Amino acid sequence: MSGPALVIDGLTVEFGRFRAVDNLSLVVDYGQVHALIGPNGAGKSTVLNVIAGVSPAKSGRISLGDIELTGLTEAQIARHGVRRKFQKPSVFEALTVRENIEIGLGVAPGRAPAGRIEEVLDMVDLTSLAAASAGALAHGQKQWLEIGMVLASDPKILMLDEPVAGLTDEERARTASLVRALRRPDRAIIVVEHDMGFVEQIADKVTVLHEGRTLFEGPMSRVRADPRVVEVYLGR
Ligand SMILES: Nc1ncnc2c1ncn2[C@@H]1O[C@H](COP(=O)(O)OP(=O)(O)OP(=O)(O)O)[C@@H](O)[C@H]1O
Repeated sequence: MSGPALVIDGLTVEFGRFRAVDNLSLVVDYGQVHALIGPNGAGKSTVLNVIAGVSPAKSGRISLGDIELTGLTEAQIARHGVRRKFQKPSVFEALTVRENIEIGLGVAPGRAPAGRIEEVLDMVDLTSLAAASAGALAHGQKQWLEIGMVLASDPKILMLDEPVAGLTDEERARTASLVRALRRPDRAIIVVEHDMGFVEQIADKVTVLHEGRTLFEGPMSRVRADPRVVEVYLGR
């Protein structure tokens, strides 16, 4: 599969009289890591919230292939394979790493398809910690576990909100290779992140948002050279 995964067309989101997203159109392609960047308040998290069905759109459409997501509930959108990892890890600390992945799979205990939990543990490099309590993990390991929980359901659209906030340099580097390794022709990955070094390592395409609109779109090398982006975001 290649080509458009998620198509956002003329999306407007308002909170009271404040317009957080303003007639935004954006296409996220399969097989790519697409980063959303921009200053605080640009509307990045709001876009993720609307895709996930958490916030309503005032107008516009979001579609996944021929499925229109706007108007569906959060649970329906998740069942269509659109999954999100929040910024703060929310793993079940009293359970083991393995049990957390099992929860991510959405099956009753002991009902996971043979080998699937091991496969996911391997993807997020937590095989050696499978029996450890999730509460005992380092912050970075909790982030990877939560990525694993989201990954377990084999999402078509994987959204990561600030996946390296609060991580060490080494953890950031490992997260970058993890995210790169998650690219597949039948999956699109959307990442919201302020760490530009990280974005440079992972993103195939970058959209810069400013005041709810697209300021620039292209590869990171061109984004860095754009005077408007430097003025409103990178140069500050
Ligand atoms: N539930 C809400 N009610 C009112 N205003 C909101 C709500 N959610 C977001 N906003 C406002 O919408 C604007 C966009 O917020 P959003 O969180 O999407 O920005 P962001 O680009 O993700 O910023 P950051 O990088 O700081 O996370 C901000 O001005 C914010 O205060």
